[in-house]
Amino acid sequence: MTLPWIIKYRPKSLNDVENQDDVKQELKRWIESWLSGKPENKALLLYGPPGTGKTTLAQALAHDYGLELLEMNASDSRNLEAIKNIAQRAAVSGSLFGAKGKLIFLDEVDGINARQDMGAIPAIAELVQKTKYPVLLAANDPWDPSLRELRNLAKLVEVKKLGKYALRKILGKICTSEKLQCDDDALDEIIEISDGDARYAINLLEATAEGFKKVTVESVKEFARRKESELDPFETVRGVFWAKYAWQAKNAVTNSQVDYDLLMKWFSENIPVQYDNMEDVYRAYDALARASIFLSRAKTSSWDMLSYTFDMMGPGVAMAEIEKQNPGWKPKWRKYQFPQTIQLLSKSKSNREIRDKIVSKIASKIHSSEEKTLNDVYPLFLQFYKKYEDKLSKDMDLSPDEINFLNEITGKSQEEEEKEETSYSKASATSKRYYSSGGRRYTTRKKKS
Ligand SMILES: Nc1ncnc2c1ncn2[C@@H]1O[C@H](COP(=O)(O)OP(=O)(O)OP(=O)(O)O)[C@@H](O)[C@H]1O
Repeated sequence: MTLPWIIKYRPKSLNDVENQDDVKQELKRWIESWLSGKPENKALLLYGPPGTGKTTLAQALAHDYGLELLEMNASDSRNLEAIKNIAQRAAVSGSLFGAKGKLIFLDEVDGINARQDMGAIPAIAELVQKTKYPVLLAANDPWDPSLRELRNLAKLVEVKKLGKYALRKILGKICTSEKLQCDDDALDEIIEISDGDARYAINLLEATAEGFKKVTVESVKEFARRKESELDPFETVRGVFWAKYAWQAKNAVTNSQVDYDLLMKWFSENIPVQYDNMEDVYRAYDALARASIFLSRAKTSSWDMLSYTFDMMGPGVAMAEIEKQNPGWKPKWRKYQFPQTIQLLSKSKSNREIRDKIVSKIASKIHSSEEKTLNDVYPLFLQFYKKYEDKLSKDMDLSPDEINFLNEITGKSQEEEEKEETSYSKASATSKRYYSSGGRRYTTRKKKS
């Protein structure tokens, strides 16, 4: 099995953890105070930006002192019972599975939804007060108001962003072990983009090495740019409207990671924004209507039809502008709009409440404010949702109402979904899987080829 590089190259011992010398010293002093029988503090709260080594430090500490690590993600509500259980048993020395020393590590304590997971913070607070084992907590944002009690109980230890030199060493070692040809300025570029986050840097290096074989500054830039733009409907729409040749328009839609139904809505909204001439508008809508027919045929009978959908949605819409045939044609800059149907749905009160619940779930997962999540992350989440509907519904623990709402705004009505289910299962049993979880049904759609 090939391991992702962030796991494969995760330091085993504190000696191999780059930077973070102060934190390492603090951790060693603290654990030695426990081993001497006079713990300085019951718990430490490691805090700092993502990918700076908090989990790595906890694992390396346990490794170096021969402790068994009891690691749990505190923000996952499924762990609530287990946390309560540990809180009770950790009060009694030796009661946690045998005699070997233990280190309890609770990650993402700032991701706990205080309203939804009532009892989680008090359970951790109780654990910290009564424990006979060292407790290490980790968070990105220790100033989250719900953590006030834990802040008073645990000693705060800051884990800073990784410096350029440290990131350089981490990436350099990987290049050597993987026998990769990595240009110096390519590594500088990765370090610049990663902004002190080792996880991001390693993932970007791995993805670029996979996609381009040789890691050059161009390939890094290209990979980072491609990833961003493939997820952005504005980019796809612009790519089509600004295409001078049919192949450019086709590339824009085939490379897009935005779901087809949703893309259809984006074009539908923006055709009259881009085209001034009514005849161009008419031709573009005609092409879009054909794309829609091919798409429903693709879903019901054969996915080969998808290629015609792309022809109509890409070149069909792009070439509707007759002026493009003039040699002096230049693309016109327009401010594209978010599809009205999505906006209208979000306007009604009950829908807004559901949307807010979803936003709050996302926010707690990514440790961000709800306002920032709504503005910056939620639009992207909608793109991902149709592609990874089953996984996201499960991971985010979405309710049936929330799933229905998302299906509606990402282009699927309940009726459509049911109709599709029948035809999907008739057309191809392998293109779709069903499975149930807690009375909920998730589906996986066939991916575009
Ligand atoms: N200081 C470091 N030295 C060497 N490698 C590191 C260091 N920090 C992080 N890494 C690498 O980055 C990966 C991700 O780090 P880790 O999971 O420890 O970050 P984290 O701070 O716990 O992130 P989050 O806050 O998102 O949970 C590790 O698996 C490891 O490969």
